[in-house]
Amino acid sequence: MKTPPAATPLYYIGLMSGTSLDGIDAALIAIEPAAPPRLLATHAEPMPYALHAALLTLCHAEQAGFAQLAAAEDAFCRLQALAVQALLDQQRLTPGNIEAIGSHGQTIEHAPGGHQGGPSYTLQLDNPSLLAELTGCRVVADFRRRDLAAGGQAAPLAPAFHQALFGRQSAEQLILNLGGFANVTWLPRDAEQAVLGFDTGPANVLLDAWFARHASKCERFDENGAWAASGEIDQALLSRMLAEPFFTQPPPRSTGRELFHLDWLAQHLTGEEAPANVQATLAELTAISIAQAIGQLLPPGESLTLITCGGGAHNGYLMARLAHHLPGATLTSPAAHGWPEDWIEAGAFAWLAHQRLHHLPGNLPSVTGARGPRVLGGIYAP
Ligand SMILES: Nc1ncnc2c1ncn2[C@@H]1O[C@H](COP(=O)(O)OP(=O)(O)OP(=O)(O)O)[C@@H](O)[C@H]1O
Ligand SMILES: CC(=O)N[C@H]1[C@@H]2OC[C@@H](O2)[C@@H](O)[C@@H]1O[C@H](C)C(=O)O
Repeated sequence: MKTPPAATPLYYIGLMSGTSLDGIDAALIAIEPAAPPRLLATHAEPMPYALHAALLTLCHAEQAGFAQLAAAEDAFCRLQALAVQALLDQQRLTPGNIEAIGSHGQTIEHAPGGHQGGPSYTLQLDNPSLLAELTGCRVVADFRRRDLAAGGQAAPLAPAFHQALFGRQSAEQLILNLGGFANVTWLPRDAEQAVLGFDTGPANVLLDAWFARHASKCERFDENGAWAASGEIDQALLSRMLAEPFFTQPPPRSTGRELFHLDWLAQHLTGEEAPANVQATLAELTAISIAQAIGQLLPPGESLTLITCGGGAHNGYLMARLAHHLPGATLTSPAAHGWPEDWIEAGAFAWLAHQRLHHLPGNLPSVTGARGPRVLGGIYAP
């Protein structure tokens, strides 16, 4: 006899720790048939400074020691377990109420084109076995590598979730994630047209790094872009940075800290620039590279709704520069759909766990360039 479909909503927890290394976002979502995923509760577990520093070192280490990697992975996993427990306690739930945790892990390196002629790889620190032990929940993890194995970029993965969440509307919709890196998703109104999406380049990663080096050793970021707003845009520096080939590379494309880091920035500096002017120019680089990417997707002047998510949506200066370069766009928040901007990515990995358990594809070949739709991730029983 066939098992009847569950009458009650299915609960999943998504765990995302992005390229900004600011903490672990945990989102509890509900999935019901024929309805978009609902966000029920959230918890942000801040990254302790020592772990932030250890992960940052690993992101840039040519040869990370295995013991150092294992220690960071262990600390990271224990922080994930704390985030899950906080969410369960907050909602008075038990592990038995949760279908699965979707764990993204911490990206340490992303090289979909390989390194110096070597094989493609994308590396997320993650220990789903330990997470299953610590939480008592089923865990789904390793979402990116199946797409990579099928010839894809393994990123961005969020566009499939954006489609599930926002659906196809009577107007074109663009979703912009402003995390450490920025990625866009285009949801055409014509349901026959494929969803497109790709990484546009750095969003906050260089802003955070330059701010930490020159403006503050205590604050993690330039609140509301106030420091950037105090500077002047250096057009010569901007042109040199925009000449980076990544910005004109056709999709599918994705990027990470391997390309955009402080040494990359240093290559473009003369040494004469005032630090605040560099910050203003980095914000401009983010805004212009996004506007150019959107220009690749839509003809100029086309009116569009841009749903902005990720931490950069709280940077008033960055948002103002974006609005300046996208005069036809109406910038909106996903909060109108019941999803505040900071929780889309964690929600995406909860949804991807559901896709995995139900043997449904998690990638969009039109986005990642994979040879076909693939069921993503592996399952770790509680
Ligand atoms: N109030 C604010 N003012 C300015 N910037 C902010 C503010 N709040 C968050 N940010 C920026 O957003 C960043 C965090 O964004 P988010 O959490 O979306 O990144 P992430 O999850 O690491 O990203 P990714 O999508 O690359 O994986 C911070 O490091 C900071 O640069
Ligand atoms: C390899 C990796 O971790 N990439 C991240 C990063 O952060 C933003 C952008 O670069 C995006 O491509 C991706 O994350 C989101 C969740 C994604 O896959 O859609």
